[in-house]
Amino acid sequence: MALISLRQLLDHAAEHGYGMPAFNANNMEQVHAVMQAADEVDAPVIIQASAGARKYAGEPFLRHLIIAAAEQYPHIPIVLHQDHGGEPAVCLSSIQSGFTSVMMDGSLMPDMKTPSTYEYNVEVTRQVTEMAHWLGVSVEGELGCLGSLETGMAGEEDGSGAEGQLSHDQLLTDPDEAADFVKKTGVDALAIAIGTSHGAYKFTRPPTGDILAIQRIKEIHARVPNTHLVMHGSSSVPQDWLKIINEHGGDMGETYGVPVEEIQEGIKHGVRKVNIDTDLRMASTGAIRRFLTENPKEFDPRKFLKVSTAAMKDICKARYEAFGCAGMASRIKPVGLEAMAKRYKSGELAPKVQ
Ligand SMILES: O=C(CO)COP(=O)(O)O
Ligand SMILES: O=C[C@H](O)COP(=O)(O)O
Ligand SMILES: [Zn+2]
Ligand SMILES: [Zn+2]
Repeated sequence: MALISLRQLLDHAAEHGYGMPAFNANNMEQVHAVMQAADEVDAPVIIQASAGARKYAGEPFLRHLIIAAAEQYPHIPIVLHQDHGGEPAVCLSSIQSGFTSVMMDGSLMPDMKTPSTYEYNVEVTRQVTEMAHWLGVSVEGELGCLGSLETGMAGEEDGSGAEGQLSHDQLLTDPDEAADFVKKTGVDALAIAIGTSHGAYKFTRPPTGDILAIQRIKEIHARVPNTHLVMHGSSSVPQDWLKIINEHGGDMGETYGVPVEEIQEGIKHGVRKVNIDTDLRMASTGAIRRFLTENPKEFDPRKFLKVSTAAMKDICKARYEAFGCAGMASRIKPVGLEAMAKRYKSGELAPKVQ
């Protein structure tokens, strides 16, 4: 099966009322985990790569890992999405590399630290969307800055995150502004800020409505009903893996993530893409720490990488099932990017704004 566009997959998700986890991948083990889980439950796949992933693996390696996944699992539709593009040039080079979807994150300046103006965000996102749609490639924009409603700070361990303290206005996407942004840019998907942040340290206590504004999703969805909402920073920070890491030489502090039930609530109200990176990092680290502690004589990396892959796979599978996309892969008939480009040109995919 060829790679498909994010727009095709999320339109299918909206039609059938499910959500899609989008897993970050940097190496073969992560791709294996995401694909093995999808294969077991017949789920479609979104694999996303950040600028950091490209730097880590190298562009050709990253590209060929996905080609390998598509070849080994010909029956699973795969979206190859670029996470947090800091400027239009990054998005265009990903498109050149074969990505079927890009995120233009204009909520921050190209340094990925300084919050931008609304006008700047509209302009760069509009430019990328116009060009990407000529090629049938999908675009995700971001409005509002990810960060904690408890502290006003963005996530710690992340390549993209605002520096300094953010105000409540910056931390919560405004529904009126979202409507205007979608109308002016034509994005297919919109990342919104509702109190989540990147990395493991999201909440100091299990989140309640004052620090995780799930209610906002309904208000935004009502204004832009055919634009797919995206939740970033949506790892659940599994407490069992946190414990295993700390019991085997790790030193992570007390912290809580986004509960799966809250994400399910979001999916009921227009969230279609849920970004998850930290959970796989934690499962991988915990599994490797435990394996090496319990098998001190072992020195074959395949042994500990195998348990790492299995641990990540379990999380992927649980998310596919919880978000309702299990069983959906075989129900998708791939539409090529050229056909998608024609659909954009005809206007049938234009955003509806209320
Ligand atoms: O949003 C993310 C990638 O864009 C990842 O979020 P987590 O750090 O919660 O996994
Ligand atoms: O949003 C960011 C993802 O968690 C990717 O992180 P990264 O930039 O370290 O690859
Ligand atoms: Zn990030
Ligand atoms: Zn993100």
